[in-house]
Amino acid sequence: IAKWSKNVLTYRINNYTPDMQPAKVRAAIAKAFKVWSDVTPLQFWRTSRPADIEIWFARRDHGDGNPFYGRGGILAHAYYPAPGLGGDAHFDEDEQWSEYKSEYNLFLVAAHEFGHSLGLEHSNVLGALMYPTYSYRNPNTFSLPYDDVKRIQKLYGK
Ligand SMILES: CN1c2ccc([C@H]3CN(Cc4ccccc4)C(=O)CO3)cc2CS1(=O)=O
Ligand SMILES: [Ca+2]
Ligand SMILES: [Zn+2]
Ligand SMILES: [Zn+2]
Repeated sequence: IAKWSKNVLTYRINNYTPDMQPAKVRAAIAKAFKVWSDVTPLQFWRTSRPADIEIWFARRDHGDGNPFYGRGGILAHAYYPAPGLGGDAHFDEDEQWSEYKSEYNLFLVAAHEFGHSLGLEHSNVLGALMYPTYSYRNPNTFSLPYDDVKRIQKLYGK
């Protein structure tokens, strides 16, 4: 099981989707990391320097051998903990990113992807954040489901 061997992790937002105001993108990403830092000893710091978790918005072939295929389908992907590409999260720019209910909510997808960046695989528990399929839930009342809490704490403790 790949996991980070340090509790302080850095992330860098390398570019911004035109779908949302930059401040809203930063807020959605920070909120997505907080989902995980609230239940573990992990801390996430945003930096403008090379980071553990490099975040990109990209479409089609974007240089990692895992191209996106346009709107729908795969919305994003992230790499399990490792040096270099490990931990990185890429969001498909052919999707319409939103801070609300319209598809797709950036906070929700980012929170899911960062679960992978931290070493979590998909869950088979319906309703879990790490369940494979997107199912909108209100970001303002979002609380991490127990299955996800249990599994992330198994990796990193409380
Ligand atoms: C339970 N939730 C999921 C589940 C999966 C995803 C994934 C879905 N997805 C499409 C997909 C579907 C099926 C298999 C792989 C990928 C992505 O690309 C990235 O986000 C996002 C979200 C946010 S959520 O609604 O809180
Ligand atoms: Ca897509
Ligand atoms: Zn990629
Ligand atoms: Zn996933």
